[in-house]
Amino acid sequence: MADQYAQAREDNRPPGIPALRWEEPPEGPVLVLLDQTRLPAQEVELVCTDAPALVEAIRSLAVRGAPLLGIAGAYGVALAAARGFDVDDAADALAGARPTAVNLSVGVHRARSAYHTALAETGDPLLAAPAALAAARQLHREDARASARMAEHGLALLDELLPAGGHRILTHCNTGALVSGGEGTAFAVALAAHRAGRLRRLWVDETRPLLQGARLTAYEAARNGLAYTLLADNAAGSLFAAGEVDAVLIGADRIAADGSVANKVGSYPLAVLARYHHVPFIVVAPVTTVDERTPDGASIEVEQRPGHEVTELAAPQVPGTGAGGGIPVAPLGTQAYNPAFDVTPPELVTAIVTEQGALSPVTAEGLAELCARSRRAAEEHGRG
Ligand SMILES: CSC[C@H]1O[C@H](OP(=O)(O)O)[C@H](O)[C@@H]1O
Repeated sequence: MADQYAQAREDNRPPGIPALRWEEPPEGPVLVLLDQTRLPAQEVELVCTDAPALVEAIRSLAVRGAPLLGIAGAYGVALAAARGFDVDDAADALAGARPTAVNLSVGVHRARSAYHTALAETGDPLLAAPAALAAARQLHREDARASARMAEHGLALLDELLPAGGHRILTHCNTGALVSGGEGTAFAVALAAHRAGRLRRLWVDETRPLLQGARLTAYEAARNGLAYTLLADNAAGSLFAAGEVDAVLIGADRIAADGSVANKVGSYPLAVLARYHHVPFIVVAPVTTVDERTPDGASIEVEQRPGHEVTELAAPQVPGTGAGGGIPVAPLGTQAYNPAFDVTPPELVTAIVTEQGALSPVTAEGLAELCARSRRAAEEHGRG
């Protein structure tokens, strides 16, 4: 397989790669996804023509990451509407594809509501279909703008909290352009620091078991020319102990009303390490990730994923012999505990950075005000 970094450099392609795009070929509209399960070795596109195909892509993490799941879910509703499928069946299937990232159901709801409003006005499903697409496109644009604002607010916070000079940032999982309509959440802050000449090192947790850090964050860091170093998740503690981490930057999949943060499994131990070593633990997420209807961390449904993701290594180029198609690393029949996320309590979170600014300390009252501010801004821009 050609080295896609070398190819990208030869092609002088921009570092950002579209994680998804809507296209309207003669045979009908499609949603084109960059299959993230094949990265970094292969840049393969998936063409979805209906909601079931997109549901499978979401479940397999071919498309992933909270903000992008919301955008994909909205486009999935638009795809069903445009192709004359049952919109409510499609919306229900998409919203239920993965339970933890609240953005998915938010995005699906946005497009479904727009469709039904237009259907009530027109009485014709095909005349109502463009409204769902318009809602998906607006969410896509809003997320790109939110990503840029989070990068600004996040870098300003790092500069406020940390000594002048280069910042050494540790990040977990993947939070770049592959999870966003723009350049991402936490990774977008690291990218902004890099462009400002203030990123001394990006420590990249490999993020077992699906290796989003090794496969995706390293891929995005390489394409953007960041100074990055990959590490096994269990090596993070020794970096803190050596004083090599100035701040932790992570994303979020759902933030409860009390400020509890659900994020990729392995985030909570980093929060404990950061507190013990007096290192800022910063969550970067758009306001769409805050779920005021979920009161606290115990109320967040944490997705439990198949055991084979732990007992086997998945390498698409090397088909394995395991039941999950991977290369077994544990005895056949080994049971595995595989929660996709964990929950960090608000008292361990130094700040939550959103497009509306940084919230610190993290309190229920502060979050409520942040959400109210976001609603007011949306109303002022004509999206109530
Ligand atoms: C900022 S959204 C990215 C978020 O989503 C990841 O989960 P997954 O790879 O399972 O979609 C992880 O929690 C990231 O922080």
